[in-house]
Amino acid sequence: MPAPTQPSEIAREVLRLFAARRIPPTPDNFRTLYHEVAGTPDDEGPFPEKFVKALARQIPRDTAERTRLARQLDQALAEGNPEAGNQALAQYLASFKVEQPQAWNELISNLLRQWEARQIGWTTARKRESLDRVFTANDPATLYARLHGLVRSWAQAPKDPESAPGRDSPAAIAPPSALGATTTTPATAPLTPPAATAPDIRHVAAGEAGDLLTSLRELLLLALESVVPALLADQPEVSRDAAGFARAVKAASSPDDLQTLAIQLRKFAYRLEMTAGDRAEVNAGLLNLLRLLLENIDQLVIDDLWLHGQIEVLREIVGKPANVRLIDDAERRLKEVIYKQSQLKHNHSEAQRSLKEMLAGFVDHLASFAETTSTYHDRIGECADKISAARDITEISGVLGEVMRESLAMRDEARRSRDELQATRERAREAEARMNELQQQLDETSRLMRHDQLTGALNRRGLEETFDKESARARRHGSPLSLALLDLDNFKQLNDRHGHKTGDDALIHLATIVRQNLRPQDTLARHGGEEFILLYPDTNLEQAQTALVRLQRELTRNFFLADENRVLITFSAGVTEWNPQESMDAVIKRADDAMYQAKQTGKNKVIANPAT
Ligand SMILES: Nc1nc2c(ncn2[C@@H]2O[C@H](COP(=O)(O)OP(=O)(O)OP(=O)(O)O)[C@@H](O)[C@H]2O)c(=O)[nH]1
Repeated sequence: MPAPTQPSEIAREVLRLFAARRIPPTPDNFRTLYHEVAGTPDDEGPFPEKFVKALARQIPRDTAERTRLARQLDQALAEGNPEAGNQALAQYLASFKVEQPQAWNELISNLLRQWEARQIGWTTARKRESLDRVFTANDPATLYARLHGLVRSWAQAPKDPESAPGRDSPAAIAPPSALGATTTTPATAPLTPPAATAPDIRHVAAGEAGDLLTSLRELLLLALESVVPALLADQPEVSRDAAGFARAVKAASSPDDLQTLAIQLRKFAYRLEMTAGDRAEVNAGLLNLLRLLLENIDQLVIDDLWLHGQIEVLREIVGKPANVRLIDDAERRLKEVIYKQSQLKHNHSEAQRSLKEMLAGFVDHLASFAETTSTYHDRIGECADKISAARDITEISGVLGEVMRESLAMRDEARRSRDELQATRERAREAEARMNELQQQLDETSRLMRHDQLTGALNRRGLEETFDKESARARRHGSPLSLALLDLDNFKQLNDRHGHKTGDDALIHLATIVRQNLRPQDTLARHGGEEFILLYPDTNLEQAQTALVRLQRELTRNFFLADENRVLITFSAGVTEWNPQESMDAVIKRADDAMYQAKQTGKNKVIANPAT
């Protein structure tokens, strides 16, 4: 075969060589191979801009992902940013990575492992249904690819140690399709229609091909008419096109019609993939903006511990993958931060204004007093001269009269000054009282906020709001909701031995460890003192108890440092499951009874108290 000469041919040959020689597709390797194929010298610097620019024009943009990465490369080159250019090129090349085919034995052992594991949204029934679909493949390569894809989607689903296998939670996220088609929707999209209306492919696979086509057509219509508009509500033209395709699918009656439609649908799927990619970029960009904003606020806040704590928690929240509950929490916390910021600013400028007024008054006063005093001294000096020069008593008595007048004026001035100083002091006292009052109002407002200032956990008010929401959700879905009450063991002793500040740090430590081990939908609230409440949605009593025991183990593993000494912190907990119609106080009371029992029977225990 003649050596390629066109840049695009060279680029394709290089990509072929990557696969053939099993060379990692990095920008450097690409460059070396490119020059090898082209027979040209590799004599440019560390970022061969000319070469990369020529390359960017030639590389294939045959999938949405590659088009996106190639666009990033174009942008980096246009901005003259070699670092971003290198990164985009590396990611682009990584899309050609040759994956070693997995051995069947490894795949089956993975399958068994993932079958046993519990993942959010993958009940045993759903897993079985997906497997049945995969088994409809009629050649080993397709079967391998589909099975591999299915096992990987199980492995990538968030793990849910709390949900019992087989429990079919209506709130669970439906699994992505395992039929081998390109999935263009985000992983969280509820693709599976309600069981009552979904065609059952298992039976279809065993039945007539015509039935299978009918079922597939129904599924396609469902995707075009319901799923696409629901996912892309902000893109009306895409929804319109989807509706048009749905009409064409209904009207298609011959294999030729279907073939034409299939080509158009493939293009449409590609467009959806691009839209989803753009949207993911916008989301990531917005999150970045929020991160920047938080850093900025943190630098503006000088000495308010509460604000620093809240901002830290917010950063933690936006650092995790987005989820509706977390975003809700972030929004509330941000509102609280903004409110408290504005209050503090108000207090600050009020204090500054009062202080300025008082200082200005004081300086004016000092100036006029000094002036009066010096005039008085001058006059008295003049009088003394007159007395020395007086020749008779009549002259002296005239001067004495003058001295008297001046002295009386001076006395009046001194009195006035004293009164004015007293009034200023009074005003200062009033300003101070007003500031104290404002501070009290601020404290009261903080109390009304949703988060505890020390630990960042929800406070009573926040817990009430969350409980109302979660219990309503549990009632709607018929799903379980568990509540636990935690109380640190021997906390008084810790305070007495190491001081109150260390006690506070221990509470912060506990809250941090708990937060690190909670699922995003779980809630931590401070119940006062050294007591905390945990709310576990979609979790039954047994599962909540297991989660608490795991938490105990984590706390034992992560020592608390008091004065640089490792201190083992433990807690006793009572846990119970919410009974629909029951108030929050009633369920807390039941958890409290169990916690009390844990304390009475040796502490460092979790006791479950089933609802009666
Ligand atoms: N440092 C600190 N101590 C607190 C706080 N709130 C409550 N406490 C203290 O927590 C201690 C609780 O003491 P106890 O109710 O006797 O409980 P305990 O020592 O943990 O004993 P058991 O619960 O039986 O294990 C008291 O000394 C309170 O003063 C707080 O916010 N910070």
